[in-house]
Amino acid sequence: MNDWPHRFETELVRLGLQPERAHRLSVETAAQAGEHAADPDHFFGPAHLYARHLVAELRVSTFEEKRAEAGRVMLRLAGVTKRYRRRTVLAGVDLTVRGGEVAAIVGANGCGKSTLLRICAGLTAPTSGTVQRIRRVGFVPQDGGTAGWLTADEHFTLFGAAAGIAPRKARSTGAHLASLLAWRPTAAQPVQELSGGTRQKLNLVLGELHGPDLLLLDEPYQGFDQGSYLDFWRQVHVWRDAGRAVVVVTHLLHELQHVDHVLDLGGAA
Ligand SMILES: Nc1ncnc2c1ncn2[C@@H]1O[C@H](COP(=O)(O)OP(=O)(O)OP(=O)(O)O)[C@@H](O)[C@H]1O
Repeated sequence: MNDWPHRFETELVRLGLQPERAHRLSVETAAQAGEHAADPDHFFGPAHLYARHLVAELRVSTFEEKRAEAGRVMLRLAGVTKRYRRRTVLAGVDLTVRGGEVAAIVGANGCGKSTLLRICAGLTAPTSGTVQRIRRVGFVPQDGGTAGWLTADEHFTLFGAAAGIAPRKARSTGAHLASLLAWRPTAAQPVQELSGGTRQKLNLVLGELHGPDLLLLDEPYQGFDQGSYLDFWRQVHVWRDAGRAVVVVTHLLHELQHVDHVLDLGGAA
């Protein structure tokens, strides 16, 4: 019989969780793997490592830490303008996003949403105006960003190394974050063999791997099926509740009721 739930629960208690809470989490986690007809060991990885990830996440989400983080300005744009030759793409954009807030950037095709997100990330310089951001930023581009001949694990190792994370830790963190999007990376499978939606999940995991305080996401759910799309928004709310700031470029206006700020860039530039 699979004793993963028991080992998971024991580790949660050893890490300081109340036995009732540990038991409830163990039942819920096993049920989540069951929904995907997967063995928890394969779906979440070793019980003790997954327990550590979960406890770390719960700690970040504790009320006191949330209160300390919420309210801190993570991103501030003032009078940001961008011109390409004589063409003005962005004119005097202001935006302030604090910890514990989600901002959506909306507008017609070509109005400058991706340009603005790149300016937020520091990848494109504004023509005028100021940009202030905290140091730990995660950026998820609209497409690309991955190397087709590398596996998901190799991406975790590579991106982890760039952020000073040891290979083993980078791989287990990557597997954990992937599981939150109901994805279990297959060892030895190059990324070029993944579906478009799954590659986008990899992009999201890579943007989040180093635990950034500010997440900048450019339509990150393209190619997601309905379940993955819901998992994505659930994850956005987990980040928000943990005191992080999220800026998401989106065309899907029905999600705007779930965000704190909407920056409408209007028609095409
Ligand atoms: N490096 C560049 N040089 C010149 N023009 C550019 C450059 N990057 C973007 N543009 C132009 O700036 C405008 C805004 O582009 P951007 O990609 O930011 O729009 P968008 O709102 O994200 O569009 P979409 O909704 O289609 O993704 C477009 O007209 C685009 O052609």
